[in-house]
Order: sequence, then structure tokens, then C-alpha cells
Amino acid sequence: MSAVLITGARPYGEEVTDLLLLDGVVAVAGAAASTDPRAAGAERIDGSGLIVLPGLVDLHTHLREPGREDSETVATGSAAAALGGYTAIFAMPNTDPTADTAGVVEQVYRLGVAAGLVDVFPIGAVTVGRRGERLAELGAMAASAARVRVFSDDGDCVSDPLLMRRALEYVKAFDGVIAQHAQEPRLTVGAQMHEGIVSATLGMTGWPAVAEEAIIARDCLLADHVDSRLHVCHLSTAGSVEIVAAAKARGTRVTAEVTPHHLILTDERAIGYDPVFKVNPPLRTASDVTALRTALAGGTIDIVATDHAPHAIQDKETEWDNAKPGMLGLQTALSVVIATMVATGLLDWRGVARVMSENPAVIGGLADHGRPIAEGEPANLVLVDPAATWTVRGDDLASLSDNTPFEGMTLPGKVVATILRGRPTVRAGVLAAATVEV
Ligand SMILES: NC(=O)N[C@@H](CC(=O)O)C(=O)O
Ligand SMILES: [Zn+2]
Ligand SMILES: [Zn+2]
Repeated sequence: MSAVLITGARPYGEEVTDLLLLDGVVAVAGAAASTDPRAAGAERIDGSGLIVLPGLVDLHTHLREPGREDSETVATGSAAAALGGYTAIFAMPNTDPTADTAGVVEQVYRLGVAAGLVDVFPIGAVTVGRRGERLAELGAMAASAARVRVFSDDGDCVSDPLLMRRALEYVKAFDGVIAQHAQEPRLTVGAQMHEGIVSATLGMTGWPAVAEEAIIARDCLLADHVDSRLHVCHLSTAGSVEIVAAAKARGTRVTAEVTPHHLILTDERAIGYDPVFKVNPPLRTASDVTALRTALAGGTIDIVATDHAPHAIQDKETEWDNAKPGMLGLQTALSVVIATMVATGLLDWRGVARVMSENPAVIGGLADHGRPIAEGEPANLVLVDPAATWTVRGDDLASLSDNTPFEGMTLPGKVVATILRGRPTVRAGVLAAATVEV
């Protein structure tokens, strides 16, 4: 039997409430927690000054296993996730081999269980090899031990509208969702960064906003037509926000995510030609950043998802055109959300719980994550010190890769403890009982 007593912490930043966690469940919430006889032998966590939130849920992580274990593994990505306050992550299928069969998704699922730091839910590819030619075995992945509910060809767009329609129709049978990487390939041939004033000045090939917006508009219409669930990955432009808002107003079952980096960085970062700022979709303009923050606060954008995309040094520290797109995110996401959304007054802590835990759990179909902090609920929790600040160093992060765009930045908010089913995976800001070397 596991027993943990958290004293003096504030759920959602509200009233101080003691919490007694027994056998993976919040057994007692309130003053009675500390006096409960079952608290006698419990591990104690001093929560004074800390905020408790439901454990974070990331709907968009790249773990690189199988295939690129030199840039990330399920175990090292799980460590980064736990240290970032996550209790559940969804792993994108752009691995080698592609996670497009029951066999591969079960392998990733089992590696997550073995690492034991966070619940790892594999995302299945929509098409075989993510090649966009024919549907993968969606039903077999859904029926597998990994119980896949989210499907995506992320890294590439399901650009064929007929395949997209069929995928949307297929997943209705098990209430699945298609998570689309919205990028019209013909409008982004050779694209390196956001198409605008900065790309023109630098002479780089641009990735126009319309390449994202055209696919989102099309997919919203398709999802509406077949009454299925669409999720828009890493939405990045003000125009995309307008399209999603209009679709939601019409009753389309569409949800959308924004990444931490799109909430804080702009295309001006490309000026130094440092490929650490190369990402898909690209960093956009300051007015896009403002629109994304407003949409996240107002609910047009449902969640923050990291798009944690580790890359080995030889793939990233090369000239811009040859560098792979993608940025680390798991250990910095909460701090970036605090800096951009909480410190600015756009979201309170209830709002943070909604966009980083509750909503992603609902979209991903998880019953045991993103739950209220209340008696009888699963004890998946994160304790955050809102007053602490820290300076990001890629070297210090648990990921095997170092490609953080926040190197040297001082950010607010530190994860002090992460608790998965009543068991601390992070204590005093460090990995607890690590089952893996990082
Ligand atoms: N975001 C990125 O720039 N890269 C991702 C793929 C993706 O999310 O599209 C990757 O797998 O590296
Ligand atoms: Zn993508
Ligand atoms: Zn991605």
C-alpha cells in the first residue's frame, strides 16, 4: 500500500488543502487528511507555497523510439515528461519503423510501462508508412493492448482529401480522432520559415499562413460532413484561429492545440540563422502570437501541446536549410505557459489545468488523467512552485537531445513534485527512484 500526505498546498491556487493519497487515489482532501490514522506512516510532502494541479497531459510528443534512439528513447522522454509535470503523454508515430501497426504501437506502449515514469499512449499513423497512399490498420491499433484512439501522420499532412475523409469516417466506430498536421504540401515546397517580411529580408523560402489555413478549413468541412472528430495539431496563425472559431460556432467537432514556442517566439528568431529556431509549422509574427494567446484564453484553442521534437546534434547543428525542424518542449512547457498566460492575467490556475491536463485527457480519451483534485479521483498530480524561477540549459534537461529554443532564458515556475497514481515520479525537482539512466 502506498501512502503520501501533501500538506499546505493550494489546489488550483485556491484554498490550502491537505491531501492524503492512498493506493493511487485521493483518499482524503481537507484538514482531516493529516489527522487520518492512515496518514501516520505516509511519505510526507511539504506543499507550503506550492500549487497543486492535475498531472499534465501532452497530446503531442515525439519519442524517437524505435529508430532514432540516439536522439530520444521512450525512457528518456518519459523522464523529461515527469520532470516537466506530466503524468501522461501521447507519442507521435513518425518513428522507424512507423507506428502504423498493432505490433509497433504495442511495443511503444510496453516501453512506456517499463520506464514507469509517465503513462505513454502511442498515436497510430493514419496511412501506411505515413506515405499518404492508403489507410493503415486503424482498427487493429484501436483493438490492440495500446488501445489507440488518436491517429496522425504528423510530420506530414494527410493531404489527399479522400483519404482524410475515409480516416475521419473510420475512427468514428471507436470514438477516435484524427490529429492533422495542417500543411498543404504544394504551397510549402522547399519552405524554411514563415513567409513574410523577415523571410523576404533573409532570402529564405517562405511557408505561407495559407498553407496551414487551407487544410484546416478543408478538414473542418470534412469533419462536419461526416460528423467525426478532428484535432488540429500545432495551430500557428491568426487566420487558423478564425477558421476554427467559425467551425466551432457551426457545431463542427473540432479541437485545436498550440505549442508553447508559438505562444512566445516569433519569426524574427530566424535572423541569426540558428537552426534551433527551425520548426514546423514555423514561428510566426507577433500579431499571430497575440491571436494565439487570446484564442487559448477564450477557448477557441483547447489545449497546449508541446510538440517535443528532439533532434541529435548532427541533425540540428548544421546550416539552416539542412537542419531538421523541431524543438524540445516537455520540461519548459509549463513555465512558458506561466510566463505567457498566467503572468499576463490571461489564464488563472484553473485555466492552466484545463488547457494542459483536463482538455487533452478528454480529446485523447483518457479516463484517469485530467480529473478533478477531489476524493475518490486518481492521484495523478503535479506540485508547482509559482514563485521560483530557473534558467534553461539544454545540457541540464533529461532529453537525450539539447535543442531547446529557450537556452539561457530565465522562466517562472518550477515543478517540485509529480505524482503518478499516488507514487512520486519527481521529488524536490529531481527524478524519484529512476528506473532509467538519463
Ligand atoms: N514540429 C517539427 O518541426 N518536427 C516534428 C514533426 C512535426 O511535428 O511536424 C518532428 O518529428 O521533428
Ligand atoms: Zn506536425
Ligand atoms: Zn509533431
